[in-house]
Amino acid sequence: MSISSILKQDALAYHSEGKPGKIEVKPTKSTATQRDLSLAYSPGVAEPCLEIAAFPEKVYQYTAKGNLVGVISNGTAVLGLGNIGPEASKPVMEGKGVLFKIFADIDVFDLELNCLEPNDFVETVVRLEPTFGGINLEDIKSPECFEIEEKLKKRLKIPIMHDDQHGTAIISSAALINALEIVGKKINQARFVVSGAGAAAISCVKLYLQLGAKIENFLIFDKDGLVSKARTDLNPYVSPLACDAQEKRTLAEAMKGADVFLGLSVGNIISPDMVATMAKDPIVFAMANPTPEIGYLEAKAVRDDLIMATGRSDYPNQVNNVLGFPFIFRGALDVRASEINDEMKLAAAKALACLAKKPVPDIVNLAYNEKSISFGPDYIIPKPVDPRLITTVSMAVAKAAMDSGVATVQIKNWDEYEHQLAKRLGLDNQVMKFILKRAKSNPKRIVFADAQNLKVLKAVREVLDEGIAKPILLGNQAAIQAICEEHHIDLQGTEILDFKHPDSEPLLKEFADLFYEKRKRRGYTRWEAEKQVRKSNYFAAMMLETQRADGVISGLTKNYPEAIRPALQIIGKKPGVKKVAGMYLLLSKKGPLFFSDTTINFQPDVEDIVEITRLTGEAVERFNLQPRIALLSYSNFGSADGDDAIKMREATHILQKKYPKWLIEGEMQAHLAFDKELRQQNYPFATLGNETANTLIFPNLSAANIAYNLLKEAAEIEYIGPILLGLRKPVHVLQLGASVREIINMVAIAVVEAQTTE
Ligand SMILES: NC(=O)C1=CN([C@@H]2O[C@H](COP(=O)(O)OP(=O)(O)OC[C@H]3O[C@@H](n4cnc5c(N)ncnc54)[C@H](OP(=O)(O)O)[C@@H]3O)[C@@H](O)[C@H]2O)C=CC1
Ligand SMILES: CC(=O)C(=O)O
Ligand SMILES: [Mg+2]
Repeated sequence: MSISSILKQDALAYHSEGKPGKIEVKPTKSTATQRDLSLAYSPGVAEPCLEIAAFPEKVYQYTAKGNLVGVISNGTAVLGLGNIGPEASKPVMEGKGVLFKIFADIDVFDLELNCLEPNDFVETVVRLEPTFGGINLEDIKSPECFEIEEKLKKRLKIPIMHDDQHGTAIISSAALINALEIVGKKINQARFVVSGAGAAAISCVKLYLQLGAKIENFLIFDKDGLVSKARTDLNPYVSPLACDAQEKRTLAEAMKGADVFLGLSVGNIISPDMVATMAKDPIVFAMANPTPEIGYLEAKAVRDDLIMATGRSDYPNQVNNVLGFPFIFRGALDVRASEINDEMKLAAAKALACLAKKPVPDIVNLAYNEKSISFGPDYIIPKPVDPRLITTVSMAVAKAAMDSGVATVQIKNWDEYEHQLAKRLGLDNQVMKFILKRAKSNPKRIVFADAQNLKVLKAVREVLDEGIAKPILLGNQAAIQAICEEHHIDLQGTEILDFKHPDSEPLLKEFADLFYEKRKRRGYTRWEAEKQVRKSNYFAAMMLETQRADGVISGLTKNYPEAIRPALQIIGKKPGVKKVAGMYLLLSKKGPLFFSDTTINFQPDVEDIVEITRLTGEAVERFNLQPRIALLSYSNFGSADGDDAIKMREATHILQKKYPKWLIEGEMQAHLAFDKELRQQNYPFATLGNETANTLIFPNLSAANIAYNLLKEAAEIEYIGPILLGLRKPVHVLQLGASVREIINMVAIAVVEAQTTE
């Protein structure tokens, strides 16, 4: 089966499974009681109707209008697929709706109009104005798209943008600014070749001209060849950009010596030979979707000095309007802008270009499975999953709207606005999203030691649905089935292993022999060994040890030391590990925070702290994050001399020498781990420098345990753990009271660990 046929099947299955399509409408208010329904609909609904009738602006207060964007197309230029019609464009428009929602929390109605005539299109959209807070025109072919947008801009009082024109121009401008900076070329001297003279291409060229590019340095091609003044077939939007050249020049000839190639046409029309003839340090943006004008690998193969971008997510430098439209509309909606003007577009482009030069947050490295993405030829533009996009771009756009006088609502408190924007995305949840994604990429066999439990079974169902792991359930088959029947849980596709059933005797005997071998010089008789492996936690650990499973999730328990004993006795520590430890991952608004040791070592000494820190740092690296470690105490860098302060200070000195690749600092009070300004003012020597810590090491179990429990209860921070560190293979013990979601998260962690310990 070829890769493309697998992708085709996957894509079709993705769209058709469950509810067909990718998006649904959900109520935002309670509808649980009769009273709720009377408020949501008749008679209560009459009150907001009357308020809005009296004061039309109140439509923003009492309805979803202010957060609702219409994504409207007629299907005439759908991606690079051409004029495939309104129905066929619907998957793309639903897709835009999904991106609006996940990246900027904007709700979308996608509307696919059976309408080719520009005036009819305009009249239809004008009539829809009362419904929407903004209009995103999409995949409408040129030149009709220009006329449609121009007319609508004049007629509507809500922000409207043709995404293929302006979204693309904004994103590619940001990428161009940075790419030119990297190769040290000036935009006013750069020679451009453009393939495509449609919506996207024309708008990009116009914005590049505003940025300083010279029209005489452009050679633009459409289906009929070079766009030159000699041609009589050009539409009025293209003809001002036509070049003077009289002779017929081919695309291949034009590419010779060009500094920049911009592709916004169709796939596979540029050959590697053409790229080979470009000037030194060439820039190629092959942005046709889904197939670029030239593939990333083909182009890179012929030039070492090439900066290459495509519209796709599977290679570096994705120059795609997804980086713009969610955040541009977010900013425009939040200040109720009457339009999206040039000032707002330029502000977005500049904000994007600047953002690419800033250190990349952990979460982005994690998403792309990279250690440290940084500004350079392979990273000229932020990644779409960058959580800073919503704050950076939306705030820049909102500010530009206010400064240019098109905002009808003013933002007064920018800190509060920034906080609101971050909250919209629930940024705290992103790390888990990526761990789940990684688990799904290579699901492993996870044995559940205590499967006769409703929460565990519910979690198993979700694990199966999401493809996170291949669960093996230990427990009594009849008892498990009874729970499932009572609660309508379908466990089809799961292996249930009734280890107390007579059929399991041979396995039990094998496990007893192995356990006896491992522990016979630690006081166990053969009889005792057999007794132990008949307990579910021991049996599960034996499955892991004998490669019948890749990870263990032990039962919900309050007796943690007892629950981890089988793991210690059977799996044992990794070579070179002196102590095992427990770590919690807290999904805070500041990003992921790792706390250690929260579960095992009561009163660690200096050596133990060094070992706990090493294990924790290595675990953080397994999440693909760079550990930034703070050793915590009540004292700052020698300001007090109590036992714990001295211990953490000594451990810091040892760790800094032993692990120079990590940022390690201590001893310090917890707030200094985060307040980098205060730290830099008072302790400029501290190795954390301009960074906040993401890994906190506590002086003893009480401190660590109290800290994470306080945060999770008082600050309602979601957490994952305890994650057991130092064992040869993944075994995790669920805390009593763990929710279904927490169980699923632990399963994902175990799967990712199993992937990395293969
Ligand atoms: N990465 C991104 O963010 C974005 C990418 N795009 C991509 O850009 C492309 C164009 O989209 P859009 O501008 O909206 O569509 P349009 O239909 O408005 O424009 C398409 C243009 O491509 C030209 N073209 C078609 N075939 C060729 C060819 N063989 N050689 C040279 N030019 C050709 C057309 O020429 P003619 O005028 O003669 O018909 C037309 O000028 C699509 O592939 C789309 O996916 C678009 C928006 C964003
Ligand atoms: C990305 C996009 O909008 C397009 O390819 O049409
Ligand atoms: Mg498009």
